[in-house]
Amino acid sequence: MPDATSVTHFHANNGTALSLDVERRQGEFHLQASLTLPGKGVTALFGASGSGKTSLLRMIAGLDRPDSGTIRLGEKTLTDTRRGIQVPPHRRRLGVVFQEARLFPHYRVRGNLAYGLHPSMRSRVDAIVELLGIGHLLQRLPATLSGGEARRVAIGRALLTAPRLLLMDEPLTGLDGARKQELLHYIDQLARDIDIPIVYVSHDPHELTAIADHLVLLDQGQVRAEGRLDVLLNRFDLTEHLGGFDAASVIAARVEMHDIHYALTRLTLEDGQTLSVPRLDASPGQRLRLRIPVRDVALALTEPRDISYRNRLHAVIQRIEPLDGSRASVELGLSVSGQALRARLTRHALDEMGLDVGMPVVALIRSVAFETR
Ligand SMILES: Nc1ncnc2c1ncn2[C@@H]1O[C@H](COP(=O)(O)OP(=O)(O)OP(=O)(O)O)[C@@H](O)[C@H]1O
Repeated sequence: MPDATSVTHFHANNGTALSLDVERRQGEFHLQASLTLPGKGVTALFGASGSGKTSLLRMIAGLDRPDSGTIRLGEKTLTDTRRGIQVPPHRRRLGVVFQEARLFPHYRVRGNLAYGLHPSMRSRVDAIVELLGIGHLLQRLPATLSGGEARRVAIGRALLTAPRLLLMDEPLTGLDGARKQELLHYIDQLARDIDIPIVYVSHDPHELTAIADHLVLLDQGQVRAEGRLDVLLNRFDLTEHLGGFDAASVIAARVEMHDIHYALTRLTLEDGQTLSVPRLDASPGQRLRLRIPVRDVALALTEPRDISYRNRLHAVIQRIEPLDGSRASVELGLSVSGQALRARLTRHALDEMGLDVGMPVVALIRSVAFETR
């Protein structure tokens, strides 16, 4: 029986980038997008409700046709309106997972997984079942599954068709907090263990920081920005679109050790600085992604002694800009261990502390959320 790690080796997809240049009108709505998405990792299509995420996904999947344009996956042309090419959805070699699982109700989980099973994936079934944690569900009918379980089965079914790209349209919608977190964990694991790029539609900034490597920000049918997640999260002009008040930075760290006495886990950054967080279920050496809300970062000029914030990071101020729409606050871009961290202060505090670009400061961090990656 293959183990879960063997999943890593299937279906090498290196360099299979999706490129598209499409235009489509839907009533009053006009979508225009020109993009090349990376051939690996998770790309989030992100934007407010009605920005065109699902419309774009449907065109990639071949469920809708652009008024004009092209869509290519690697060397293969999926759509070319000028040449009259429109490969039908089932011949695109794409796996699609919708908001609802859409399993076949009369087939057991095993039957659902077998449906569309690609011969090249036969030897991989066990590994994918294990990766998604659905082994104990194989004899069950879809009606008896929880929402999260059903979606894991739907993801498994999509993967077993040997897709060259996996499309997910808000797969966490309607799940409660714990199940959302659980499914997010499985998807994250999947993204690391398989070599199939994922395009992930979401309007939730938390999902985005948890899972995406690359981001396409849609705004009223247009691509407002596109690039690496950490780079875009650090763009102040996009704050309004990327969480607003809930905007956050993402920082990479590694688990160093667990402190059993205080039930804490110690994490290290690249330059040796450390952070302590409530005990995590992660092994020493494991890499994590930390989500640090902008409003939870305070600054001091020196290490304060009489304050309860345990997490202090030495940083250097890289830029200071007014916060859009606020006369009272400013945004600061800091460099911490070669990574970007944002903070938000009142102008009053900025002036009183005499903060300026190039100055070293201590960033005091009130709360940190963790994503295992
Ligand atoms: N068949 C249609 N006819 C007319 N307008 C449509 C049609 N389908 C979608 N629209 C409009 O296109 C716009 C984009 O819709 P789309 O579903 O792509 O947005 P979205 O970003 O996925 O939103 P959400 O996050 O709410 O799912 C919306 O204004 C929607 O009302």
